[in-house]
Formats: sequence, C-alpha cells, structure tokens
Amino acid sequence: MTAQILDGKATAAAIKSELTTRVEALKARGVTPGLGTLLVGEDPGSKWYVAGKHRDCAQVGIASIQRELPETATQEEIEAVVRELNDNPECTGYIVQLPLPKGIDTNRILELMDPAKDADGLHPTNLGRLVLNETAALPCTPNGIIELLRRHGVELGGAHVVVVGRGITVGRSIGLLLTRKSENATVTLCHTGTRDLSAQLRQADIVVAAAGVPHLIKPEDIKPGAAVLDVGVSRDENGKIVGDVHPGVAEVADWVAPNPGGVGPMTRALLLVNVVEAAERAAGIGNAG
Ligand SMILES: Nc1nc2c(c(=O)[nH]1)N[C@@H](CN(C=O)c1ccc(C(=O)N[C@@H](CCC(=O)O)C(=O)O)cc1)CN2
Repeated sequence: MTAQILDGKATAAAIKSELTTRVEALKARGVTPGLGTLLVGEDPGSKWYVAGKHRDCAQVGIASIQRELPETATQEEIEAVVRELNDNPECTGYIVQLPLPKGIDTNRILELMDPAKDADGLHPTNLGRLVLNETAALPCTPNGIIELLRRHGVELGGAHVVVVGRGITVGRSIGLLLTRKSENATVTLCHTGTRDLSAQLRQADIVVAAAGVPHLIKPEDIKPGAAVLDVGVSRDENGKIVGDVHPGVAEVADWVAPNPGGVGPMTRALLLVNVVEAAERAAGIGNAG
C-alpha cells in the first residue's frame, strides 16, 4: 500500500490562517509585526525562498522589510545591515538567509543579531535557551517537522527518530527539540562518518533525511510502517528538485513528507509563528511560548 502524505502545503495554509487572527489581535493593540530578511548574493534558490517568506507575510498581515547585498559584500557591510535591523523599530524579527557567500564568517553574523529579534532561532543565545529548556524562538525546519507530524497524528512519544545530516538549520538542532519531555522521542544523528547508515535507518520509526544526497534513502533501508520526511534539496540538470528519499520508499513507509510540498512550506510557516510569538511576547500577550 502507498504511504499517506504528510501534506506540508495544506498544513502550512492552516497555520497561516490561525496566525492571521493573532496578527489582527496584535494590530488592535497597536503592534504591527514586521519580518526583516537579509539576502546576500544572487543564488536563485535563496532568492526564491526569501520572496516566498515575504509573500507569506503579506498573506497574514505581517510587514516586510527587505535588505539585499551583492555577492561581493564584505563582512563589515553585512554586519552594518545586521546592526541596522537590530535598531530598526519596524523590524520585530528577522533572518539572514543562509548560506552566506564563501569567506563570510556566518557564526559571527548570527552572534551579532539581537537574540530577541532572531526569527530563525539560530542565535547562540536562543540555541542555548533551547538546551536549557527556556522560552526562545525555535529553529523553523525542526519545529515545522514536529508540527507536521503532530497535526497528522504521528506519535512522537517513545519513537526512535533517525536524522541524517548535521547542518545547522536541521540536523544539529532537531534532536534538541525531539528529546524535550513534550516530544519524548529518542534520536540518533547520522552523518558522513556513520559506519552503517542502512542499519541505523532500519531501526527508525521516523526518518528525517537532510543530507542533500539525491535518493540516498532507499526502500530497503526503511522499516515497514515508518514515517519518512525528505528535507534534502539537490537539483537535476533542469533545475527540478531531487530529494534525499528514493520514490520507492512510499511503498514501504506509512507516512511520507514529499519534497517539494512537505517540510519546505512548514519551514516558512514556522518562521511566521516565531515572528508573531516574538511580537506577542514584546506586547505582553498571553501564551506566546
Ligand atoms: N536563514 C535560513 N536560511 C535557510 C533556511 C532557514 O530555515 N533559515 N532553510 C533553508 C531554505 N529555506 C528557508 O530559508 C526554505 C527551503 C525550502 C522552502 C520551500 O518552501 N520549498 C518548496 C520547494 C521550493 C522549490 O521548488 O525550490 C517545497 O518544499 O515545497 C522554503 C524555505 C536553507 N537556508
């Protein structure tokens, strides 16, 4: 039987609809949330992602502040824009689109951001708060994956989750979220140094594939009944996305998050959640996490 779809597009649309009401409540109190983005360079994928983030903002009533620098921008020029966004009162939260061009010290840029305005949850203070189980903006892709599973009724408590890939936006941080008491999953983080990836994958109730290696995860690696989320983005010669998960996996798994249409739209929706929650916290409104 073919797996059921973890539909990121529809789930993101539902989240955005809920956020519209919360943004209206903020505006009634005189607070307009504003998302800033800093895009450095000409990468078509990054441009598309940033444009999508601003389209989402328009849909839910969040203001947009867009900053762009050329590929040749220096560390100092990027830092100057980060300082400007830190000081800009219309920008209540912002992101620096990653990856930054070669030669730029990304960690230094992230550290320079005001942690209260870090809408990606990637500032060291916010990652530290996550480790300490304190309230903070949460990394968007991991949080989007959890929300996608939760809203489709896939059980996380007691599940063994195998994550493939150790990048900052997904692999490194998702274990911190999944092993909180509220999720209660057990996590194995695999990477290029893992000796027998297939043996690890066959143990998994849930697989998160974020390696960026086309069709790395094969049907024979998957335990029947597992949930498999494809986060990897590679492109074929026509520019079409090729994920980390082989299409045949859908014949073995119970749940599959496709790529495109799975985790990507959730990343964008959870970014908006971070912006709205930060504005709610600043306005002293109720249950903003
Ligand atoms: N500052 C950040 N940089 C990057 C992040 C991030 O969370 N913060 N994640 C990725 C890129 N990303 C968001 O920025 C992102 C990736 C994919 C999608 C998405 O909606 N994808 C579509 C398909 C799009 C296509 O056809 O190319 C989908 O999956 O349906 C949104 C955001 C790296 N950088």
